[in-house]
Amino acid sequence: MKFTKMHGCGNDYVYVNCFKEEVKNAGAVSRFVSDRHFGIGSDGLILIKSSEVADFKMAMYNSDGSEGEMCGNGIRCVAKYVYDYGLTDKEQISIETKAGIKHLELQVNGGKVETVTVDMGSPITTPAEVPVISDRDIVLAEKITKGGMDYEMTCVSMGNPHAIVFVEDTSKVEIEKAGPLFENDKERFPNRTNTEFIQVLDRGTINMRVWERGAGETLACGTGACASVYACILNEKTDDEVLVHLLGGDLKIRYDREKNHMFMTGPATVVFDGEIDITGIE
Ligand SMILES: N[C@@H](CCC[C@H](N)C(=O)O)C(=O)O
Repeated sequence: MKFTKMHGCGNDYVYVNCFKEEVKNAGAVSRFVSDRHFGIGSDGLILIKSSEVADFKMAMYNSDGSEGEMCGNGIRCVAKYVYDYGLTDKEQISIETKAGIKHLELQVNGGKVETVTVDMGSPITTPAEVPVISDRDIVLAEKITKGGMDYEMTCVSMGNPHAIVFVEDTSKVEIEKAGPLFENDKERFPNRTNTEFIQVLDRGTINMRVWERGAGETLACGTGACASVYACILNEKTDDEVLVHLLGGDLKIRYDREKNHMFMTGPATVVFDGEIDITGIE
């Protein structure tokens, strides 16, 4: 199987061009290629496909083999792949995902995509749609205790579920301990959850660490950055344009009130191209 390893702010995936390759058991292939010792090493697998309703379609799988609805860092890399590898010469493209069709603007320099702006759509807070179990209309600054720590949690979906909690200092978060307790609390989060730990620096800047559903701690999460900025706005902690510092780099997130859409701008990077034998995995 030919592949390209790419990352967005250190959130790395193995990308496969399904115009040329067929991947039969994507969940198992994702587990195999993601292994950082016995595979290629990644946070998961992203398949680039043809679409009947948009320019392209992407399917994303976490490193545990589960399928996610949407991937913010991944969709920027898909945009870079289709442009840099000659599948399109358009600088405005649409990509079908399990969370709907997303519209992207490619910022090209010297014939290659450097950064991408994505219209990430409307943030969703209705508990049943996140999904999070609650009697209220919105889970906003709700008290929750995990591993003996008290948090205030806000829940937002960007097509995939996010629980956002505010902390004093992201460098002190015991994420390996806290992350799985949120992720696997099936009584609160029937589809599991991604969890963002947010330190507000000022009204335009935050630090974020993320524990991703199906992947553990990653260096960045685009949907998580959008969900977190919306949670900051709802909790009156930031303005509408926020620079999000992640372990692997920065993302610019903007909330457009008129459209009620989140916009994300960030880099997309090719690491290397390769070929791997997946005989027996499918
Ligand atoms: N890293 C991604 C999100 C990937 C999916 C997530 N783990 C899930 O299962 O929802 C991003 O950049 O948005």
